[in-house]
Amino acid sequence: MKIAVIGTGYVGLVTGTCFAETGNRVICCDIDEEKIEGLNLGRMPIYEPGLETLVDKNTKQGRLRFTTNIKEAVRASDVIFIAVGTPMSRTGNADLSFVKEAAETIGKHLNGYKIIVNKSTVPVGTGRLVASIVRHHAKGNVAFDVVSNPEFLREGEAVRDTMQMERAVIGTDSSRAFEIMEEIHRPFRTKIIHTSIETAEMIKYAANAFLATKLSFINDIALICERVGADVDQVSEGIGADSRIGKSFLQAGIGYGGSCFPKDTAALHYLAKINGFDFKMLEAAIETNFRQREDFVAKIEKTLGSLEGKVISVLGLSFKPNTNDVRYAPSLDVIPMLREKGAMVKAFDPAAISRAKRQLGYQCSYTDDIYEAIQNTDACAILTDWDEVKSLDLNKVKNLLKEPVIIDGRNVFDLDVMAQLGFTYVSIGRPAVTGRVEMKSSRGGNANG
Ligand SMILES: NC(=O)c1ccc[n+]([C@@H]2O[C@H](COP(=O)([O-])OP(=O)(O)OC[C@H]3O[C@@H](n4cnc5c(N)ncnc54)[C@H](O)[C@@H]3O)[C@@H](O)[C@H]2O)c1
Ligand SMILES: O=c1ccn([C@@H]2O[C@H](COP(=O)(O)OP(=O)(O)O[C@H]3O[C@H](CO)[C@@H](O)[C@H](O)[C@H]3O)[C@@H](O)[C@H]2O)c(=O)[nH]1
Repeated sequence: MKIAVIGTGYVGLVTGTCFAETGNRVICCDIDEEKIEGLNLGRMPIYEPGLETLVDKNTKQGRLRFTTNIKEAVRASDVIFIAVGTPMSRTGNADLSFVKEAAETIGKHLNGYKIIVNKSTVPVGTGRLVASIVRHHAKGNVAFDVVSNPEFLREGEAVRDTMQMERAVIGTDSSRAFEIMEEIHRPFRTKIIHTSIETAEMIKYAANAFLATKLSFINDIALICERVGADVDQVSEGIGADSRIGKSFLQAGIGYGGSCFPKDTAALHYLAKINGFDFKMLEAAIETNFRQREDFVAKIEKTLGSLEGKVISVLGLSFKPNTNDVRYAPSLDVIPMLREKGAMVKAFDPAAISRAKRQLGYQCSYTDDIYEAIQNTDACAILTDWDEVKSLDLNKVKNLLKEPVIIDGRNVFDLDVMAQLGFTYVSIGRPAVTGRVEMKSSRGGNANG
């Protein structure tokens, strides 16, 4: 199959590359000249395990290429995937300007029957909108079909999530388009769910909103655990063993971030509102998520006392490990809050420094050496559970910190180990470990709960 992918970001680059890997001829295009130039020189624009090898292999074997010439890509392809960004607008709704622009470009260059597949996450009704834009710009009565094929990959696991996808949702009322989409997905040997365009669009939002709500639920349980002396990690294990609940997405922490959950929950909430439905449960999940950030900073303040003049090492800037993506990352909320309270911040991240710098600027210093970040700080705040954090030499950490204090937003360490080592260790939804050291706190109190 000849495939064009419009938008060579996380989704476009990964899906385009995986479609090439399964034997299709794929042209990935983008308006970002620097990105395309870099890819043509073998430079990856994103940090994604396993991707570089696949890109290298498929470009060398001639199945994958990169261009800014979208016109040529459209004309040369049978199936065109739209994988452009749909960021959050000021109202909370998805900003569809990139999707509309892509649809217009496709329409202008339509030169025969094509299947136009929307992979971007979009509000219900966008598939029909894309069809009308393409029709408006197409010359003559050229035929085409529009399909909604939402993407479920996770950053950091994107190649595996695509090559071993759990399901493919194909929303279309055209049997011709459905058969071709089925053919493209055959090598992935996955469950195909055939729906209308509207249902496919809703499946994507419902999936992300459900997962975000599950996280906010366990984060609320975590705060109750702190108040009643229970351990949320054990609660997660206990409830997750019930297959009706499932054990995934029950890791309590500092709250979700990333390019998807925050914007997709906001967009679904907006969609409900403009359709006359007050989606209270989702609104509460969104509020809980931000409260987790505030509560984390409150924990640091409660442990250290006034943060004025204190130096905090922040471990992790990306929204989760194995990605350099900082979109809606906890670090972007927490670091400004710490600064507001007068603290200085030394930030560590193995991959996301340059992206974080664009958002945070001079609000903190940056290093990719974790021990350098920790050295001579008053406390360590864990925001991302990178392997470098999980494998820290805790004896060394203890010696480097002014006082052995760790506030952990990801529940990385074992409570007994931290107690034995003499740390003051405050995590999420677990009993606080109070170290042997005298805290230099003005307000006193070493722990939460
Ligand atoms: N990132 C994820 O993990 C993920 C997973 C599932 C779904 N999604 C959804 O997929 C979509 C894309 O997300 P992403 O993270 O890949 O975005 P991204 O920002 O990483 O990439 C989007 C790319 O589209 C390009 N672009 C914008 N307008 C264009 C145009 N008119 N023509 C050609 N290229 C254009 C941009 O330059 C950019 O490179 C979004 O709707 C997102 O919600 C993302
Ligand atoms: O038990 C958990 C699981 C996740 N998270 C946090 O939740 C956020 C999202 O994590 P994850 O889902 O792994 O990352 P994304 O790459 O944002 O993927 C989500 O968003 C994508 C974009 O829509 C979807 O395609 C994926 O299916 C969906 O999982 C991150 O901040 C994680 O730290 C937790 O705090 N606890």
